[in-house]
Amino acid sequence: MWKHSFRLFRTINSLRISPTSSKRIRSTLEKATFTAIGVLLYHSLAPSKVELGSDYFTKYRISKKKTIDEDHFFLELSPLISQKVNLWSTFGSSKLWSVQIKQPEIMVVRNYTPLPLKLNDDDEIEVLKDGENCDGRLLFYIKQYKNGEVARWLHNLPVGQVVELRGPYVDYEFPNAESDTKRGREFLWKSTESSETEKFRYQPFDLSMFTAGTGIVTALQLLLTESPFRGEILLFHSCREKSELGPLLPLLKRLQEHDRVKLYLFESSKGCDIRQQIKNVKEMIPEPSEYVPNLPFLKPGSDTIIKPVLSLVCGPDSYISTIAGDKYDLSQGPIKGLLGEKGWTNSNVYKLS
Ligand SMILES: Cc1cc2nc3c(=O)[nH]c(=O)nc-3n(C[C@H](O)[C@H](O)[C@H](O)COP(=O)(O)OP(=O)(O)OC[C@H]3O[C@@H](n4cnc5c(N)ncnc54)[C@H](O)[C@@H]3O)c2cc1C
Repeated sequence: MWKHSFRLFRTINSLRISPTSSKRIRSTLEKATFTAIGVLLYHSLAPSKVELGSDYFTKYRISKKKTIDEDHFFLELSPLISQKVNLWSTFGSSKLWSVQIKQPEIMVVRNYTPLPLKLNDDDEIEVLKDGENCDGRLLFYIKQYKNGEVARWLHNLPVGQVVELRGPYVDYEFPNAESDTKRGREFLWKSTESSETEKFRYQPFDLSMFTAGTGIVTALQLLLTESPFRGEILLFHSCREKSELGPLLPLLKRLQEHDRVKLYLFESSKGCDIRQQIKNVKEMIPEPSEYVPNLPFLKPGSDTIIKPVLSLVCGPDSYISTIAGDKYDLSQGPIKGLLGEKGWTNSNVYKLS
């Protein structure tokens, strides 16, 4: 760009015209040059083009990959230009969000849900602390499918390869979440035995979440992020075997020890499949509780039973159908399945993809 403007100045200086018209032309050309430089600077440096946005793609480099098993891996993407906006501080747990990664050869995008984690120098997982943004580096837990297009392509790309991202996209927004006290999560990096007594302004509400496979990222984003979800999460997670969670499993256990989550794990390889124990699982699922907005905070520890007011379901289509009935592309479809039988409805169930 600078080379370009310098050449333009040289052209102005080399023009041979009468002194008055030369002065006018020179001034006009100089103005045009400065305007051009301004426009170029705006487009190359304006935050909207550097910072991740949902209307255009931003370049990231694959900075790390960590294999969990032959299907699952962590992918770390670092922006070519460091990001000023800390999305973990911006969203906290008030919104579930994802980004889209572009596969340029077939021109398709797929959504992936970043986790507030980083891989340290020993390739171990660490939770990002409050305010920590790692210049916008993002970590994903991904499953590649044998015949799938994008995750398999991502898995095969070498470290250093540039890929394009856009987003963030809000996949679910929680009511009234911002106006309350921030919840701590130091136990995730400090070895404290028990949680401090927590106090909030309003009574937090509980959630039930039903996830399968990589759908677990939705629960983990809420549980691990800065200012994590304030209620307790009853989490029913289905997977082939728990080892596919890699280092995410010890994190889930730690969250359970600190009463952030109550985890029911269904490992199909061990014969533990929700579809084969519908009656038992139905008994484990509570009926929906009523949400009372802005109810003052009750005495700490006065109620230890999880009373979910909302159910989120995330997994493959057939899983969603078993838990909550079919989802039709953009429409939620009626609530059937296990949740339907327990009295849950479209007013308190949301099917994520
Ligand atoms: C909001 C959101 C967040 C997400 N977050 C994550 C995340 O964090 N991690 C993650 O791993 N995934 C995530 N996903 C899923 C992700 O977007 C992709 O859908 C997933 O990676 C599969 O894409 P793919 O292109 O690799 O496979 P696809 O090509 O879409 O194939 C997916 C499945 O369909 C099968 N299939 C493909 N073609 C055919 C065919 N012709 N006939 C029959 N079956 C076929 C494949 O074998 C595979 O089982 C998220 C999705 C959404 C909507």
